[in-house]
Amino acid sequence: MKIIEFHKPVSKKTAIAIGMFDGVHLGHKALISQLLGKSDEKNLCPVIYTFSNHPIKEAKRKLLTTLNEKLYIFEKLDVENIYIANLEEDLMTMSPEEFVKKELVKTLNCKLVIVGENFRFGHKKEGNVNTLKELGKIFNFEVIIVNKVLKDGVAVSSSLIHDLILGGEIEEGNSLLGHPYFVQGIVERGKGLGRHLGFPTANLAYENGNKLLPKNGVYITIGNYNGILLKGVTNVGFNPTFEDKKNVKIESHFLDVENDFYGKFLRLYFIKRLRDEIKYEKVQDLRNQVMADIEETRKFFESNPIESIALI
Ligand SMILES: Cc1cc2nc3c(=O)[nH]c(=O)nc-3n(C[C@H](O)[C@H](O)[C@H](O)COP(=O)(O)O)c2cc1C
Ligand SMILES: Nc1ncnc2c1ncn2[C@@H]1O[C@H](COP(=O)(O)OP(=O)(O)OP(=O)(O)O)[C@@H](O)[C@H]1O
Repeated sequence: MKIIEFHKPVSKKTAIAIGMFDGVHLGHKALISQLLGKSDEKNLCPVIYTFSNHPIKEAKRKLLTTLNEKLYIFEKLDVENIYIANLEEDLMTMSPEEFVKKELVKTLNCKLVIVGENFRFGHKKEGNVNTLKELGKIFNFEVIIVNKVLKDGVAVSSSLIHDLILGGEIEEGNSLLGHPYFVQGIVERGKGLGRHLGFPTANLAYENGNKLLPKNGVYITIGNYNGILLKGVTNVGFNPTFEDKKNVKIESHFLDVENDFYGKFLRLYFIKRLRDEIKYEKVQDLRNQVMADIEETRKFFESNPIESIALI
């Protein structure tokens, strides 16, 4: 996969899909699949046009994917070229026509643009799919509009998935994403209490303060460490039995592994929510509950073998 630098002109004729692509959900995937299919058919170079940051939405809500996570998903979907525009520059004040002329035509040599029916662009989102079609006639590129992907009659959207994951409805969120929600980062050292209690844990230092974490609680998870899949049970929360921390911690116990993951990169997929996080009076009660969580997780993976669960 190649990252095309912002402003760097492309000489090949391109097909472009544009958007924030937060989460890279089923709607985005439909768009990407059209992008790849049509580029092949028309002998164009497929490019995803996305943004490095999201000043407006960032203020409103947390993001489903960091830029690195998005790039990982694009790579998995076999997208060859990603153009990352910086929204802080004059991009935000460009009119729809300026954006098309400067970015799509002059810089990216575009012959085909693929967007969803709700696509808006340019200063104050003045442009829509009709504006884009009109500009296509002037600047000689084709426009394909992809119908909204619906699930149970509702349009799949990043904000809907955000609310589901924030509410702990991980399975519903995952079904709209088309892959399990994940968090990635480096495993850091905890206090070692878990090991002492009989369940060693890997503490994940996740990538970005603006990343949405699933609602506090205990989840069945799958760890991907260097391509090796690990059966996990994970607590997202403050560990109230021991401390009332301000920062949310992500702590996983992986079944049937002895490895030390400190300092290693780990991607953690959230599969199923088991329960809320509980403040226990006695440490022994916490220990018993975690042992029960581990048993429940073991049973889950007996009926749902890890290899049968589609990840990304
Ligand atoms: C599966 C699992 C469930 C947990 N559930 C709770 C809980 O309900 N309440 C709580 O205070 N801590 C919970 N924890 C967090 C433990 O308190 C924490 O892992 C332990 O204190 C070890 O912390 P350390 O890695 O910093 O040593 C849970 C941890 C795991 C792995
Ligand atoms: N459910 C969907 N079905 C088809 N295309 C979609 C869907 N949701 C978004 N798209 C399209 O995907 C591209 C990227 O969307 P982007 O993430 O920028 O904005 P969006 O429409 O606000 O999506 P969301 O509401 O999910 O955040 C756009 O062209 C958009 O129209």
